[in-house]
Amino acid sequence: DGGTAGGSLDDAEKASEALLKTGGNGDDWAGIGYSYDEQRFSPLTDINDKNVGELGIAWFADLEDARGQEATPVVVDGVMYVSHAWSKVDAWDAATGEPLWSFDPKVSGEHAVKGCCDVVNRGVAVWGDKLFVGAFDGRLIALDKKTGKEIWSTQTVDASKPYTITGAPRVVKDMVLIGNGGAEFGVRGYVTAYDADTGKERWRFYTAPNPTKAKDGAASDDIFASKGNATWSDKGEWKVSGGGGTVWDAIVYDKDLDQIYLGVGNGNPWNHGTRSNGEGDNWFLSSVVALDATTGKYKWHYQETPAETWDYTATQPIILAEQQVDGKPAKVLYHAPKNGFFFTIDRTNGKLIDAKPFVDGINWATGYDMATGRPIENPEARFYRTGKPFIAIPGAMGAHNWHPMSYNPATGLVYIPAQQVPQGYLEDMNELDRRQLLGFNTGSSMTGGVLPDDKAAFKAAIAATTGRLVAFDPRTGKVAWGVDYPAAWNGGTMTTAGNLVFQGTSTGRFRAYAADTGKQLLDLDMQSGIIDAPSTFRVGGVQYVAFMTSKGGVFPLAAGIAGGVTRKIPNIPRLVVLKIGGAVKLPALPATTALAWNPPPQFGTPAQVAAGKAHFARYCLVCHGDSAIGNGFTPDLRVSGALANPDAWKSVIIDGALKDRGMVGFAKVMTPADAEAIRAYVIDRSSWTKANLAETGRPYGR
Ligand SMILES: O=C(O)c1cc(C(=O)O)c2c(n1)C(=O)C(=O)c1cc(C(=O)O)[nH]c1-2
Ligand SMILES: [Ca+2]
Repeated sequence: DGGTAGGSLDDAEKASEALLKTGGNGDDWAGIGYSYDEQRFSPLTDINDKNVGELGIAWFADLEDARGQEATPVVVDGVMYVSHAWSKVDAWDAATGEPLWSFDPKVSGEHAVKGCCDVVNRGVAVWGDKLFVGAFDGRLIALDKKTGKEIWSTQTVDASKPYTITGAPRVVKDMVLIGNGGAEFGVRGYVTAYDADTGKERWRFYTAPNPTKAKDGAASDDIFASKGNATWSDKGEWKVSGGGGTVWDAIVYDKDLDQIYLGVGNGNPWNHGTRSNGEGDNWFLSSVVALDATTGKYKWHYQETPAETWDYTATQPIILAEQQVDGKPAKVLYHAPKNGFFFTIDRTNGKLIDAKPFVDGINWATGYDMATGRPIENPEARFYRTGKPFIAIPGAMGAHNWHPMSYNPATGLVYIPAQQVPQGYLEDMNELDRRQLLGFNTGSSMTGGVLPDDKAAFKAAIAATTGRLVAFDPRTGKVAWGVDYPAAWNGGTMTTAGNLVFQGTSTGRFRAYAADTGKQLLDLDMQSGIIDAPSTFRVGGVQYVAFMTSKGGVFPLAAGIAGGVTRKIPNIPRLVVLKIGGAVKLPALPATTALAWNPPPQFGTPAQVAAGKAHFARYCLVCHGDSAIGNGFTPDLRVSGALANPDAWKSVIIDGALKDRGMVGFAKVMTPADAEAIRAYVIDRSSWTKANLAETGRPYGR
């Protein structure tokens, strides 16, 4: 209809809206979360708890980039649309696997350094004749659904700042909604609604205040002027950093109440003492915020972690459901954010109905005060007040990260891909922790989180990192059943009326469990780790299950060896589609090349190695792994040929010789002497690894 600003829907758009409102009969998987409620529940029963063991591969397609694959496949009218690493999109015939088109937004390799957590994308939105994808460099792009050709593109961020997009757009009425990421580096979060036909801005809601506390001409102005600004100190680094609060994943439309929920991220810097002078709750960090769908104006919010200081994002997927509360049916939302508590919130007014732990061992708070809705904190957890380091459970990886959870109305259970990844926090800032354009600005020393050299402590730290599929019952606030995994960072879940829960694991298995009891019913070897959530659909009377394999996202990227047993699992970027009786075999694994372990001679004083460690933690760790330990998809620096060659080393680290591959030069923030210090540190780690190979194991060869 060519651009009716704020206009009506054409017939194809009306069909998309109707499908998203109900989810349909299960033939389509119309949005990443299935329908507007984002329950990730399919009514299909062709595959069920009797026959799921007969699932095999119907078809598969190898993908280009060996980075994290986080999207849920979307299927409409027998066509599958999948976004993958670097914001690329492909369409296939969903039943046969015939490729239909490919779209590459051509994100510059140099943009990778602006991302905290890998060059991932969590999915597309299909709407009428179009399809929308957010590109890693901040563009929101509309494509022709049939051809994959670009219709319009709009830059949604200030490209001079470290903003990125990894989340999926959502379409509500005639608007496309998109947020952004960047709170580890220092940006101000917001969500914008664009006209679906033209890409013109309709409204914007900021999730952190204007640093001058002035109005922006945005939908968020009134709530900040009346209440929000007062929750931020007049002192503190947020004035320079923008405060964070990015909306990088959950944006959910409530069709019953005609409102939108935003899952808001952590502050910048993380350290509340540095960020806001230790004062104020800092709206809307770590909150669920409800907005009017048409105007973007504030309706209510619930702050899960007031004055957050541990990177406890509330961006995690949000599920809309109905539940009996005090004997009456209530419209609720379910949320399991990083902080380890499961929240049931009344959608009509934002009131807390319940908050209970979904993992063991949480030590930053003992629970929630139901009268105030606030956490009962452990005072030791506020490391910036005590001046003492605190090892928090959960840590910044979260008790649950972005991996989608699902809800089954038949069992009443929510299936959460949960994990245990403790982390140390220190106030202790040094000269290197000062604000920079490149590198994390967390307001506490990143070196504090690095794995210890002591062998016993090192092994214990890795053993403490585990995963668990948690079937949580919001009606009782208790875990109904759980499945323990040897490693963290397992895939998202999907559930069906066939009494099934599906999940891939970081150790390369694709599993199905009985939704009511947790009994394991399927266990397929998928060769590679799995992080995304599956979807299911039906074409020609046959039900299929689709997902991607890959290793990636922030945990393997930044944690390296802390991934424990997953280090022995290859990284294969691949789309896999299953059906009952599917008989396609995966190709044999490529031969692995053993890594030659020849660290060059050590050099440098202990002070130089320590300085190298601090630089590494600040600038390199997030992509090359804790302790320079590699992760199987970005280069393992400990076996780099450049280690023995100071000139080659400098040409990469300072001059940016490999910038097109995502390794920019760091001349803006480092001197050649700093780069040499990092070389001394990495050689030290290489020698340490060689001496301790039995403990560390080898990363999967590339
Ligand atoms: O604060 C932010 O802006 C931001 C953005 C992102 C992102 O866009 O992927 C992540 C996080 N934070 C984050 O804290 C986090 O744990 C995380 C994990 C992942 C991932 O894709 O594996 N992204 C992000
Ligand atoms: Ca973050």
